[in-house]
Amino acid sequence: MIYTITLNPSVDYVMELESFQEGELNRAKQTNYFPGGKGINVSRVLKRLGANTAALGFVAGFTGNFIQQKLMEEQVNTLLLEVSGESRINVKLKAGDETEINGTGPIVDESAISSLLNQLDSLTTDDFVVLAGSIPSTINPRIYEILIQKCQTKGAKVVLDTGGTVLKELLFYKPFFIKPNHLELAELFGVAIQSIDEVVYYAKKLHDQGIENVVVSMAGDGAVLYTGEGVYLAKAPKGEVKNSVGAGDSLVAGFLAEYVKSGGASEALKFGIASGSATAFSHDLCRSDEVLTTLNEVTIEKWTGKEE
Ligand SMILES: Nc1ncnc2c1ncn2[C@@H]1O[C@H](COP(=O)(O)OP(=O)(O)OP(=O)(O)O)[C@@H](O)[C@H]1O
Ligand SMILES: O=P(O)(O)OC[C@@]1(O)O[C@H](CO)[C@@H](O)[C@@H]1O
Repeated sequence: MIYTITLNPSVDYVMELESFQEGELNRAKQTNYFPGGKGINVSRVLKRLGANTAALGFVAGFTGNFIQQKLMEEQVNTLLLEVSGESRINVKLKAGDETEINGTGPIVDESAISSLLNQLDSLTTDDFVVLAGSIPSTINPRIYEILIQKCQTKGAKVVLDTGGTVLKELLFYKPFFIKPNHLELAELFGVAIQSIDEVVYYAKKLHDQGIENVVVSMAGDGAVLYTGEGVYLAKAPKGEVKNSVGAGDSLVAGFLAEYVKSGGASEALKFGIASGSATAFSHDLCRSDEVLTTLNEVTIEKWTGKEE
């Protein structure tokens, strides 16, 4: 089973506008609501790809009900815990550029945290746990560390998709799979990264620390995978980008869906890129038919130090 943990799920309110004028009344030409939050997105895509998944985390109030209802309609297993307050609304403005305004979220108390930890009692060595997304300010900032320790005690594999100091501190735990984007990778090492060679150089440093699968995503340029199997560069297909929100989460989901089937990291990367790009090319997260079509357009090569 692939569990996802989203500490601060959201309703993603996507507003499409012809143009956006700051300080003026703007009118949207189209609006949409989606259940959101990084782990929730990973579970939604995993479900669409036919993988076994359950979404864990905290929801609250009418927005929390919306999230639960939408996940139920999509038959995504949920073990979401209810807390008081309201789940956040994250506004995604699409007017040429994409601008995001993410809300705050409800207060999560200690008893809710204990309940989440109790849910992890049943983990086994066959399970994966995806920790993705920001930690709300009301939760102990060491929560990911506590969750990772619990998962690893049970022998479950930890997948971590977060950035900043949180990622830096958690490398010590050698997660099974991490997916920083190239900017997060650069921030991690306090450098500017300008070439694929540099991406590979810093991904190797992470792999050498004991992280089995390091995927560095590079938006329209695809991703690099540094793994025991080798180093791979996957090129993303070209297409009209309709929505890049959740593209990274889709990459994580696609990678895991394929990895649990075949155990091959390079095949998993190819599937991950197809999923990320299929999401970028659609309004909502990718569907499995879109992923399969996109898969034919993903090229993957073993990295030898220069592009062939
Ligand atoms: N413009 C694009 N064209 C094609 N594919 C894209 C594009 N943007 C993203 N993707 C796909 O999605 C994957 C993940 O994108 P990205 O590197 O932007 O992740 P991210 O920064 O975690 O994204 P986000 O936080 O927006 O979900 C890429 O590796 C690629 O497969
Ligand atoms: O505020 P966080 O937890 O960093 O990110 C939350 C979020 O922006 O990430 C997802 C896309 O990756 C969206 O569904 C959601 O709104």
